Amino acid sequence: MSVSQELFQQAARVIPGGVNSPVRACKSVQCEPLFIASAQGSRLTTEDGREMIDFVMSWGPMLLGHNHPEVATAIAAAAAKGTSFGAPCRLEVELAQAVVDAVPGIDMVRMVNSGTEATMSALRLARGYTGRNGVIKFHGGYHGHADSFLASAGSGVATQSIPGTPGVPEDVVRHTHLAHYNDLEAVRRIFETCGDVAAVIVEPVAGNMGLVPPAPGFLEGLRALTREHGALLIFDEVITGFRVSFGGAQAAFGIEPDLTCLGKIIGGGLPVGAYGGRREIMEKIAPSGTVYQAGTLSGNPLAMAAGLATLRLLAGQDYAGLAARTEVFSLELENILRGKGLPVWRNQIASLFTIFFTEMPVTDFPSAQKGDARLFASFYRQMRERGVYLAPSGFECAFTSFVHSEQDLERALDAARAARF
Ligand SMILES: Cc1ncc(COP(=O)(O)O)c(C=O)c1O
Ligand SMILES: N[C@H](C=O)CCC(=O)O
Repeated sequence: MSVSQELFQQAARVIPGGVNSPVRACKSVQCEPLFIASAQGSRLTTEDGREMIDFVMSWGPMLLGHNHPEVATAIAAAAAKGTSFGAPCRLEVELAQAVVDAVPGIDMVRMVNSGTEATMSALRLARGYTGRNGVIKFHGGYHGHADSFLASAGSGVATQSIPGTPGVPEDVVRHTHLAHYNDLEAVRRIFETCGDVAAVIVEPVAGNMGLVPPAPGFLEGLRALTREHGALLIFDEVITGFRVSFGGAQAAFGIEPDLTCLGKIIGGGLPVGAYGGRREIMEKIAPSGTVYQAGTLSGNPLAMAAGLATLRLLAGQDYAGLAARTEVFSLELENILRGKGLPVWRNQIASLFTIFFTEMPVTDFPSAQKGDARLFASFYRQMRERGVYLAPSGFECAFTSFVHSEQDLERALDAARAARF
């Protein structure tokens, strides 16, 4: 038995399902998780001492690679001064300023501890600001695990085909209206039939039904419709923030939302989320306003130091170069799989991509669900056997980073070349 298997058995006795977040369990690809002992750059080392090329990168945060020396030094320097104060500190002001400077739609920002907290708080703020209850979300969109968003959600909810979630009151989800991603008309119809919509929340580039780019005009249409109907537009940039471009998807597409949710990269690998937006809206949050939201560890100095070091390093990076490398790599991967007679559709933006095992264009959740789950599982397992670590679900994206070398990418392509179906 491998060390990972032993640890998983031990974990299953004390942690539900043996994992602290469901997708990690690798259930849908019919294998068990690998336990990771350490990570450096583009590589993970498992508890069994196997080195793997990582295309998950902690689900996005590690755009500079694992254990970047300057980020590690910043965390150590902060830790030497104390790990939590429960009081304001200089680093949180500096990170807030860096976020405000980089993200066009953010005049003010509040730090929290996860992406889930960011989206949950942004929705509460939108409700408090507009005096309405409804929220429009998209099938296959994932915004963390707060009650209002667990309707037709992507990521692990989609992977495990959980239809609705026990524990979420009907009374809560009745305020959640669903439309298909890229379907503006559906959003218009909801606005026409429901006068109570506080906000539309959207991943500006969907990343939790696999990667699905916005169709031309979709984000612009959402911006226009929300304005027309007095609702707020919330961009959930937990994945896309500081990844699709330094200023996020909103800078790349030139659309300013009213509120933006961030996470992952802004914590540099430590637990952080943030939500920000127009000053006039953000000032409604307590203590300047009356919409309550708080956190014992919010603005934690270690997390702020990691995030700040990460953003400072990212500011000088060649995003266009990484996008071009990711395009060439994912295209070659597509060609290799197609050459084996497999049905393949590839979506890619910046350093994000998904290979779907279907020939049909993937533009929304139903088309993503057409992907052949059996083929995906076989692909996943064969890549893993050959040292390539992918997300264990077809409803996730692959992440490249600034430290993936040509050699890493070539080794991953060789693994795909060797796969048999
Ligand atoms: C787009 C998006 N929003 C929100 C979340 C929730 O973030 P967290 O897992 O940090 O709670 C995630 C990831 O899980 C995400 O991908
Ligand atoms: N898709 C999720 C985040 O983006 C995966 C992370 C998780 O749920 O553990």
